[in-house]
Amino acid sequence: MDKQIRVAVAGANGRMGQEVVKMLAQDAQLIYTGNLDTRLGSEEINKQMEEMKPDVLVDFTTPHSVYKNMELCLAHGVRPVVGTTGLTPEQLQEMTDRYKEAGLGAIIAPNFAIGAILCMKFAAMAAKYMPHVEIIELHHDRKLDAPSGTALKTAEMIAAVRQELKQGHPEEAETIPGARGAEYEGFRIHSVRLPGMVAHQEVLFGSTGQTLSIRHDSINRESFMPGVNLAIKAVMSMYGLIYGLEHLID
Ligand SMILES: NC(=O)C1=CN([C@@H]2O[C@H](COP(=O)(O)OP(=O)(O)OC[C@H]3O[C@@H](n4cnc5c(N)ncnc54)[C@H](O)[C@@H]3O)[C@@H](O)[C@H]2O)C=CC1
Ligand SMILES: O=C(O)C1=N[C@H](C(=O)O)C[C@H](O)C1
Repeated sequence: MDKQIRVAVAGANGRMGQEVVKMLAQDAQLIYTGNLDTRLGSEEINKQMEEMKPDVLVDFTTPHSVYKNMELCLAHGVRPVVGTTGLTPEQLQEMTDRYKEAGLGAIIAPNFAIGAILCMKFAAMAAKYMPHVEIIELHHDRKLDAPSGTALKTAEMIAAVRQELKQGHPEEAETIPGARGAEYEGFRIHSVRLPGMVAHQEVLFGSTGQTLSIRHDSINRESFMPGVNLAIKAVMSMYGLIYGLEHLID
């Protein structure tokens, strides 16, 4: 067996955290060291770090906590695997620079499900040929951030290849503000929140006489676990930060 990896989880009692703890228990290479609660005072956090001695911190907390948790990892030389969404582009850039400087591995993945990664890649492929596009992301109604991290990453990948153009009628107007969704680089992102949903995304393209829909559905949170497992193992031999699981599987 490869060297064992000690893994702490921030947010272990949450929806994703509970699934991560189950996944860790099924892999003999991964040792679950406990729930790290970074809302505690710094003395208590240092004590927890001392006791757990994690190699990796898996973070599924809140958009509000994740920046501080990444700083904490830097201070303790712990490699973060971050699923929490909501870091701003400026915070992401800052962390990329700081982890590079520290030579410490780190992974931030807005989505760990392989189908979602493929959805993003296929959408980027299609956008090159069909630049009229809108993203609809649909999630459970306990989600804090909108649009989803996955939709933002998809939009970034589309924008990188898409010919810029103004979509819709030049004189279109919203009779109810927000009806056309959020604008990102000239195209729209729509966020749906409903009980009964987990995590879903549809990328719709339109062209003369034809449409194309690329859709991904996570029907449970187990769908993210092979990606989290892969990231924990990969981060151990990395230097610096990567943003997106696609960089690990290409
Ligand atoms: N990258 C991916 O594949 C996925 C990412 N997510 C993201 O993961 C995050 C968590 O999602 P859920 O598990 O659904 O949320 P949740 O609300 O069920 O769980 C969050 C947990 O974190 C705890 N928490 C909050 N601040 C903390 C801190 N500073 N230290 C330790 N624990 C803290 C809360 O008490 C709660 O138990 C969200 O940002 C969500 O968007 C969710 C699913 C997949
Ligand atoms: O909050 C969620 O549930 C999810 N969050 C991530 C996101 O914002 O994209 C990943 C997945 O969509 C589930």
